[in-house]
Amino acid sequence: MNTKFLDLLAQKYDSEEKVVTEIINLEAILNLPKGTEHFVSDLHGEYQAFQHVLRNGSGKVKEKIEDIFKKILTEKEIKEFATLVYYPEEKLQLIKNDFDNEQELHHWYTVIIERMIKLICYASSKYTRSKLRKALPSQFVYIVEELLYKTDEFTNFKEPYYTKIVQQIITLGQADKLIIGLAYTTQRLVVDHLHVVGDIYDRGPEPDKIMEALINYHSVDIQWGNHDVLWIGAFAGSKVCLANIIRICARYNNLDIIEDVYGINLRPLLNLAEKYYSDNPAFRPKVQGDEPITEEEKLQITKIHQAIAIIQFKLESPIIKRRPNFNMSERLLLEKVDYENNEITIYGQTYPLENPCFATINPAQPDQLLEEEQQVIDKLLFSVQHSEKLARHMNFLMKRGSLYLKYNGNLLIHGCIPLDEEGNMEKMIIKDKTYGGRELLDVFEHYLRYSFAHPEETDDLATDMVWYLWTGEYSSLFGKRAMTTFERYFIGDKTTHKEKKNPYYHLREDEETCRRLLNEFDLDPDQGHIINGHTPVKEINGENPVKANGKMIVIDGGFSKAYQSTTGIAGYTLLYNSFGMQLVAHQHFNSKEDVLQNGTDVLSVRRIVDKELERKKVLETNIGEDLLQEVSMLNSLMEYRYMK
Ligand SMILES: O=P(O)(O)OC[C@H]1O[C@](O)(COP(=O)(O)O)[C@@H](O)[C@@H]1O
Ligand SMILES: [Mn+2]
Repeated sequence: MNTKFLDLLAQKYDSEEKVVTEIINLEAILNLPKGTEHFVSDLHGEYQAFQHVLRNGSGKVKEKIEDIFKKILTEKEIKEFATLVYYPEEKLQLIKNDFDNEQELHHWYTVIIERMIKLICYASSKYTRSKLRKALPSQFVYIVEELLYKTDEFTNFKEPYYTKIVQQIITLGQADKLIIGLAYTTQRLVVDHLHVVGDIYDRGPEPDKIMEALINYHSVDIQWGNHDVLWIGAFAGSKVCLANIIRICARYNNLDIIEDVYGINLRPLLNLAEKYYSDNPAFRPKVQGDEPITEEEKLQITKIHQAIAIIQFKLESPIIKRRPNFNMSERLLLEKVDYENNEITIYGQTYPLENPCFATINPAQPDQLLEEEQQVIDKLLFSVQHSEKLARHMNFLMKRGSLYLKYNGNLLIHGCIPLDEEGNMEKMIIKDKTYGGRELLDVFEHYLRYSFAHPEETDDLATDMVWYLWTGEYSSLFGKRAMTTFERYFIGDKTTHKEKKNPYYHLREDEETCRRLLNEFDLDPDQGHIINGHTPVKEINGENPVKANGKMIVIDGGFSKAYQSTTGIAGYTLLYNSFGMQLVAHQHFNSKEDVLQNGTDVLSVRRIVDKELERKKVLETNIGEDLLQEVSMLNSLMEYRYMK
């Protein structure tokens, strides 16, 4: 090994003892059971429901509480305790309201602190002390360690000492802070690492809060979804992606995200909308039952929705024309409209157009933007690229995200690996080179990163490619022949609305196909699984999220309220700990208030996907590989410096 490198390393480990200690420490960690991975997907802005799943660790928190306290607590007490761990601030307030004298409250504090310490002791049993220390509330590390490491057999005489510590905490008014801190420690210990398998953005109201939660989370990676890439594209300079995000926000009555959350000025767009558009049933916002909205607001959004949709359709044409390899000429829809007769001819069929709104379209040159439209989209882009908050969120998506991820032997990917009917990798020509399978995904990611690094370029191949990832036939995130947005707005015949899925979505039921795909990514098909999001699993129709003899797991979270009636549940999450994999099905999440008041935890049904024959150790994980390398370097240092 390079001696310069070893000299550098020796600066950090500058004594024999330090090297030895670290080697022993790492070797010990390698032999601990692997940490718990938690997989979620398709969050679609549903921050409250996501928070709940995160806080209860898809049922893991309650499971641990039951393991320890099942025999001594009633079901109601267990529920109360679990709720306290999920939402400590709010639950504490509610509980405290029920006490009318100080003494009783103090007694309750004593009992609860003891229970929490036991829970943490149990939840941290597979981690090193140093890892636990990092998870403890910083201001109480010393005190909690004292409480944790009391070993009952030998320290009976110490009992008064511990009781005294707890009493002091209570009398000094620190009990609430400690309980809150311990609750968060528990949440953190129960899940070691989080994977978000795509689609944080769109449809739901609070994607920004999800982003903040992820930024503050102790360990997370993200596999981009098509909706995430749409937002990245807008920030990276793609005007058509930008038009799409605003259109979707208008459609789902979420323009607040654009205006209030990210500070993007919609006034120029509104002015344009007011000038050219009026009410139109096809463009009214989808409003959830309890959302407050006036008729006037609805009308305004309906107009904005039309204005931005038409800008979007106009912006699509030049891209389709300058990128013949996208193979999208059939989507030059504005050119296929007969504006006099209000008809469109697509795929050889003519359909009447309903709810048309083509006031800004010149039939001779339908994709030409009016000067005003051009100005609107330019201003919007300027505003988007200068939003500090959006910049922070998009940078995080880039830093922690990728198109796919190989992790602990599994392949995580939001959508698909485009295949033909025979199961061969579909090929796409980009700049005269043909790509398929893993290479195609790598080249997609290369362009996306290039586009993000060059936000000033708006019409180059990289920027167009980001839009292709949103809507292209061979995009691993979309995976359908075409997106029929135009048809859904303007054509009554529902057969035109259907989006034909890539053969991947039925071939993935087949074990051999999944094994080949794992091979394509250099993963061991005997050990690995493919984990997908993106397509809601319709449990209602008996669809099974575990496919291909367990090689394929589809966990579309179904967090999106808009989709729950078609899935029949509120989606799946996956847990992977040292004992194996478990799929958790979630019931509809009502509200945090409901959990706080009634302890109605979302019912979670477990299904064992895979059971390890032997408990899996850190040694066999991605982190284990890194640690092994570190051990090997430290061994070299040991020989070079101290064993000559
Ligand atoms: O439900 P909406 O808003 O019409 O959106 C439908 C569009 O969303 C998509 O389903 C993509 O979103 P998902 O990634 O959430 O499936 C498109 O295939 C489809 O055109
Ligand atoms: Mn998706």
